[in-house]
Amino acid sequence: MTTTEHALAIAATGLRKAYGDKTVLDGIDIQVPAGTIFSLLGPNGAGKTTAVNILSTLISADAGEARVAGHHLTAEAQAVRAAIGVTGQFSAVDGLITGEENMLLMADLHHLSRREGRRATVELLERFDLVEAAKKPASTYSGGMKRRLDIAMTLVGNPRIIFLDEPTTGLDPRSRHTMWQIIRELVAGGATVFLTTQYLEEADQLADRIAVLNGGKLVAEGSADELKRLVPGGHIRLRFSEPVAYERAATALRETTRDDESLALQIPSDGSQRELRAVLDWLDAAGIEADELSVHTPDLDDVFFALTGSPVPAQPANSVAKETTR
Ligand SMILES: Nc1ncnc2c1ncn2[C@@H]1O[C@H](COP(=O)(O)OP(=O)(O)OP(=O)(O)O)[C@@H](O)[C@H]1O
Repeated sequence: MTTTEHALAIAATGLRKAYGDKTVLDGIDIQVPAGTIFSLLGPNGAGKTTAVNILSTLISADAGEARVAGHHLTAEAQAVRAAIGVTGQFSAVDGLITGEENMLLMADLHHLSRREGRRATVELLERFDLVEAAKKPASTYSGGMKRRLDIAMTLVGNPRIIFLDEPTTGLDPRSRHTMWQIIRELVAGGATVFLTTQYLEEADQLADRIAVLNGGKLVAEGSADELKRLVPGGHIRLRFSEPVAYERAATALRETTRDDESLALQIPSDGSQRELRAVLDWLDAAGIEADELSVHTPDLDDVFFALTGSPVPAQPANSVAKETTR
């Protein structure tokens, strides 16, 4: 194995997959350095699960090449499987048996000895705060507990690369934060995490690198900061209640974008005090009064909107509301 293969936990080029005449992945390249969190971000149906399924050997690609943990995806599928863990959108947890039994079953599947299986079960149940619930049927667990058990089961084989497919979809904010902590700890422990999510905030919080999947292609890739720099989304927004004032401001101010329906104008701005003052001075001088003024600095929502043309999926309830001008 070369040094490069060591450094890259996942290296894929030209992955393609179509179902009938629907192209889901249209030749995507992915490189994930070992020990980092990579997030594949995309709206519903973008093909995130398809990418995970291919990279975890569950389905085969129509074209493309990939190495996972240094092993060739198809020629060395067994070695790939031994190195990875996958937690999918559909839980592997069996509700009829207890959390502990689920773990022991997993240990059996990994051919651990009874002793090793017990040791892993005890350690993981403790780590995921499931000791008290261990002897209860998993069907009685909350959504967050089930998700934690699912990940604990994934870790039984001690995988170096962990695929988490939308691990926090449907969880309440508290469970989401617990899950984020778990993911950070996995990486601190040396694992590589391939995470899919529809939540920008999640990618922003966790990922070293983010790739945005849309229309079968990766439309952007970089750190959260690099992606934010892609869009000049900063602007000052003025809203009027008087159509006359709105029209006067719209004609007089240069470079504005009009929103005739809500009588609002957007003026590109770097968010600096100087620019804000210039706009205010100009309004004063022209005797125009805006009913509302807000300053908007670009965030990942803007990137997502600019790249995919679709609005950002709703964040779960209770997450911090963000000022948005769309
Ligand atoms: N076995 C299949 N047969 C036919 N079409 C499929 C199959 N699996 C997935 N698709 C289609 O491929 C597209 C991508 O699906 P995929 O599950 O990869 O998306 P996703 O980004 O994970 O979305 P979600 O967030 O909804 O899970 C969808 O339009 C889906 O309907």
